[in-house]
Amino acid sequence: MKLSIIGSGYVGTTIAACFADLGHDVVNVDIDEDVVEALNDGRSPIHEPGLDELIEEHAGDRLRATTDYDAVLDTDVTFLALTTPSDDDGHIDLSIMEAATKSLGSTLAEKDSDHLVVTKSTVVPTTTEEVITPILEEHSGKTAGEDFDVGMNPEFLREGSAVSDFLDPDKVVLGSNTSRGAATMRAVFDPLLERAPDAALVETGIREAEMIKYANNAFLAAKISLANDLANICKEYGVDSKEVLDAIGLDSRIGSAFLGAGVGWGGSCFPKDVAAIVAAARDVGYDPAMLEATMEVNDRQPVRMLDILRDHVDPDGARVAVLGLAFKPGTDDVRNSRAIPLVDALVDAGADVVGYDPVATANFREKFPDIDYADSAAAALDGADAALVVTDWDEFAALDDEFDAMSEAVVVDGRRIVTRRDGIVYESLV
Ligand SMILES: NC(=O)c1ccc[n+]([C@@H]2O[C@H](COP(=O)([O-])OP(=O)(O)OC[C@H]3O[C@@H](n4cnc5c(N)ncnc54)[C@H](O)[C@@H]3O)[C@@H](O)[C@H]2O)c1
Ligand SMILES: O=c1ccn([C@@H]2O[C@H](COP(=O)(O)OP(=O)(O)O[C@H]3O[C@H](CO)[C@@H](O)[C@H](O)[C@H]3O)[C@@H](O)[C@H]2O)c(=O)[nH]1
Repeated sequence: MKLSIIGSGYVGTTIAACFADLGHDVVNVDIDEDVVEALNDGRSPIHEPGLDELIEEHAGDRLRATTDYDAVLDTDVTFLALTTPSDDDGHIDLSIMEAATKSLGSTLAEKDSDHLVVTKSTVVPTTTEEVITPILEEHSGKTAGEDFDVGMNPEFLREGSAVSDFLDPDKVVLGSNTSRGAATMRAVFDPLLERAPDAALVETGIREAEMIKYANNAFLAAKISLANDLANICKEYGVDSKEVLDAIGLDSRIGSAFLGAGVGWGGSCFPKDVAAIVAAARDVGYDPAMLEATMEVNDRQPVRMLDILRDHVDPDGARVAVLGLAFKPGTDDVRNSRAIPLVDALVDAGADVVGYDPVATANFREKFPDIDYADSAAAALDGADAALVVTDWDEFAALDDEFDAMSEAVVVDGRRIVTRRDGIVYESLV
């Protein structure tokens, strides 16, 4: 089939390359000329394992990119993969989505045949029906359900494993309100379901598909926050939280995934999506107590980590090494990294902060240009009074003699990965 994808960021680029690999003809439409040029040159505009190879293989053949919305006219289906950031009170900001939808609607005015528009972005329930569809109707002069169909297909890929998550998913969720739209979406995903026969297919309504995405992320974030709450209790009682969480994870009703206690969850999705569904719930008069607590526990973990540090070292004037700046290992993404509130608080307290990350230093430096950066964990530890371990990179688990070069060897481990050894004052957050 012929597919167009509006927005070629993290999601748009990954799904474009994967759809091309599945045999579809794909065109990406993006306003960023650098992104378009990279794709047409066979290069990935984002860092993601396996993506370069797919783009190199299909660019110029089944995959191309353009800034011109008219490319949509020669396709059967358009995916909207635009960013949906948080505004100040947690609601999603739809302005980028709306601008792109207007351009798409005006373009579709020129189209003679059926078309299917699929929301790929994460949007709160009713957005596709009550915001996107009316914009498409107004700007195309056409009627949804007659001249074109709309659908919703949430994306569950994770940064660092985006290609394999997309090509080998646990489930594919297709939301539709018309049988013609449902059939077209099914045809788009048939090659994927053939390649990944164990994937479950969930065919549902549009607003259910929208809510499944939030429920998925909210559940995972809540699971981590519950693990953190339990681990904090363990810490107060001198109970080993890892042994407790590993044990409960053996219960198949609980499962071991996302029970990793520590300094909490960050990234471009969990914080934004939990805040958005909480704000949306309040809008309709519901107080989502569990999800509010999920956010509160997450906000408290960095504060607890600094309290533990203060038990040993006064941060004012102390040299503090922050090990790990990315929001999780395997990525250079620092959006909502737990290192951000920690470094903010350390700087406020008068600490002399030195940060180290294997790949995320350049991105972190944009937010914190005035702290020091080291080019190895050993260099960051050299002469430091204390170290905070924030991201669970494997190389931090292997640190050993490097701690000997610290001035006061106080290590507060926010991910429970450093091995206790003689010669350091080791405190785990959980
Ligand atoms: N990043 C993830 O891991 C992930 C995973 C699942 C779902 N999501 C959701 O997918 C959506 C997209 O997220 P993302 O991380 O890919 O965003 P992104 O910011 O990486 O990419 C958005 C792209 O849209 C382009 N763009 C902006 N305005 C445009 C316009 N008018 N016309 C055409 N292109 C335009 C930008 O240039 C950019 O390349 C969000 O709703 C997000 O919550 C993200
Ligand atoms: O046991 C755990 C697992 C994760 N985390 C933290 O949780 C955050 C998110 O991690 P992860 O889910 O691996 O990364 P994302 O790439 O943000 O992926 C999430 O967000 C995406 C965007 O919505 C979804 O598509 C994915 O399904 C969902 O896992 C990171 O800060 C991790 O350090 C923990 O603290 N403990």
